[in-house]
Amino acid sequence: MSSEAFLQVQGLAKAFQPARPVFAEVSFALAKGEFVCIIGHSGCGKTTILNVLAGLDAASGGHVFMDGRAIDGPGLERGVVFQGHALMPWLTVRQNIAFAVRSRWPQWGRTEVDAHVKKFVALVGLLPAIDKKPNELSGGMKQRVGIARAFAIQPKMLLLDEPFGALDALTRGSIQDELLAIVRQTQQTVFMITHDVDEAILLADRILLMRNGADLPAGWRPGDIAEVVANPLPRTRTRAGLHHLPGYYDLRNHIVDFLVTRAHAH
Ligand SMILES: Nc1ncnc2c1ncn2[C@@H]1O[C@H](COP(=O)(O)OP(=O)(O)OP(=O)(O)O)[C@@H](O)[C@H]1O
Repeated sequence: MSSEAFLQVQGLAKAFQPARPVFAEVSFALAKGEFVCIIGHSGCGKTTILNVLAGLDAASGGHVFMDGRAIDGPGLERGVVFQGHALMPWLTVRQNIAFAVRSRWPQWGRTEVDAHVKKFVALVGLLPAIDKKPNELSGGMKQRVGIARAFAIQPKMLLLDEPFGALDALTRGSIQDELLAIVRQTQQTVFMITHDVDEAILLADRILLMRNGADLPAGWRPGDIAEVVANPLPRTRTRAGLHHLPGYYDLRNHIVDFLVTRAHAH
């Protein structure tokens, strides 16, 4: 594994039942500024891996290092966005994000916090709604607030667990475009779970294909990363132009074939 890797995951394992680990021997690395998606069927352990990276869950085996230091708990150097937006319902957009910003920079004054909050609310196009509470916002807008909040603490790494899963296709598309623009602009390192093959092809530099654990005649085989696919499409790709690019269908078919024939034991 490269010594330059920003995130190093080595031999990670998780067992809720000792004899049947969900996954084992999971190793991968992310370079700084790299966008990596993980794809696999329900139950293979994607969220568990992300929770370990977030420091919200402990692995049963293996190690995770970020920037050379072992991850052993949650920290503001990692920003997490889940499918549910997890905003505080009694606070406005401005207050929700300010809360995170103040935890990150407790020494900042009110004006400094507010200017910072506004910058990130503007980035996701929500300035007109900055003083609204979550129940006055659509699902897509709430998800944008979650993204703005994660970016506002300027984490060293973003961890996204199907952040657009609950959105309609149109909203999802426009937020994907926004996310891509912000990530390109800020050179963020991102680890993202998705079930959507096109989303992975649009966003990711590399795609980890994860296999489910399986009961084989020889005994239990834990889940693992079966293959790492490098995205050969140019980084300037856009959602609208994706399917016109040479190589797009080969890549898409390869991932879909994996999900259909190899991700589950037969
Ligand atoms: N706290 C827990 N106790 C026992 N089993 C758990 C616990 N959390 C997760 N599991 C099991 O571990 C496996 C992996 O769960 P995980 O949520 O990581 O999968 P996933 O790949 O993210 O699935 P999905 O795509 O459906 O979100 C599942 O079989 C799940 O039932």
